[in-house]
Amino acid sequence: MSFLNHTKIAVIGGGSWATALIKILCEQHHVQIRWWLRNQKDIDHIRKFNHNPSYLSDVVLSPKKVKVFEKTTDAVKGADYIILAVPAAFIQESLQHLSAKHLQGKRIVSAIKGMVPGQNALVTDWAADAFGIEMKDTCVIAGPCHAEEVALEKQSYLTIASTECPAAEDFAALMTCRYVTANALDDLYGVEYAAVMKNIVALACGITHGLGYGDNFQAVLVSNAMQEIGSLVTALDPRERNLSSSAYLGDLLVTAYSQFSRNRLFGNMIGRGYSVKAAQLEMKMIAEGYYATRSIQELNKTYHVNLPITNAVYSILYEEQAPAAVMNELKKLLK
Ligand SMILES: NC(=O)c1ccc[n+]([C@@H]2O[C@H](COP(=O)([O-])OP(=O)(O)OC[C@H]3O[C@@H](n4cnc5c(N)ncnc54)[C@H](OP(=O)(O)O)[C@@H]3O)[C@@H](O)[C@H]2O)c1
Ligand SMILES: O=P(O)(O)OC[C@H](O)CO
Repeated sequence: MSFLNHTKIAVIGGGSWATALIKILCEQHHVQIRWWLRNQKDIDHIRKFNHNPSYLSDVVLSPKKVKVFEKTTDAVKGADYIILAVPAAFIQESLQHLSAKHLQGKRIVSAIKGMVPGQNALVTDWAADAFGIEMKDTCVIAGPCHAEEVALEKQSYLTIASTECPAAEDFAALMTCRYVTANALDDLYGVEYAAVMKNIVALACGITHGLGYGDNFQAVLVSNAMQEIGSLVTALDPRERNLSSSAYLGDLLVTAYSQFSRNRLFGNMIGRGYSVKAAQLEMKMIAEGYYATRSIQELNKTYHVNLPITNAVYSILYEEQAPAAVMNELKKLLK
């Protein structure tokens, strides 16, 4: 079989979302996947048994379509698209061996819902800056979608957001299959910031749940959170957008309520009395919201948006304030 006319997609990251995205891409006939992950044991296992032993291990990946690489420089060779799917905190380390020349002429797709710590930058902005990528060649994968449900082939919707729709539409077609519908949208920044914020809200939901608050309170928290997300996104990138659509509200809801949410689980442990360190050790996966809380807090020093939920989570995670006392104060600010 000739692979000349296949779309070649490099995937950077070995966690649950990278694995789920590869499963979706494997549904396409004309796609070749070039997968980089850092863990040599996982690489050897995937080569031998065609599944990722550490994340979504039930998902079988077609060896005809998926090739695994030890080096990012090899994985990106000849790729049309490069999907970034490591937690934001590790993106700089993961791409350290790549330079602008390796990524020239390729489209960059961020599947990351987080900000680059220290720089407090969106991943797309950071990548554009670090590798000289034009914004028209960048898009993000967003929407309410948990990797675990992709593995189970549960009906899911994704939003592919870009500053220009043609790029997003091309990629949305690649991400659409029997159980996934992907739609294009031209709101790169709004979607990316909202996805960062919903993780912080999920931490708050988890914390309050862990403290014993019920569904009644959670509904108030989530509706106030939507206003908080709207205020911040509008301050950072003012334009018209429908915040009740699935890329914004939908993503918030799935994170706030799903049994699969990493951020909610992390928050829940904090609410039940775990320290941040203990919760990180207990949870094998990464809660992006932990890092995002600090980035948004620092970014907001410039914008001064009223962010009571983010402030509350920040004081619990970074200032060692007692969750019960902080949520007691937050309670007074919600309507
Ligand atoms: N999971 C979802 O349902 C989902 C959905 C939409 C978006 N996302 C986004 O996708 C991104 C990736 O999340 P994920 O859910 O795939 O993560 P995950 O399942 O928690 O996996 C964590 C990944 O990070 C790697 N990692 C951990 N510590 C590291 C370090 N110090 N340096 C470098 N890599 C390290 C792990 O590698 P090892 O296994 O080798 O430790 C693993 O590949 C996040 O931005 C997340 O918000 C996730
Ligand atoms: O719900 P979380 O915290 O696992 O985040 C995963 C995705 O962002 C859901 O769309």
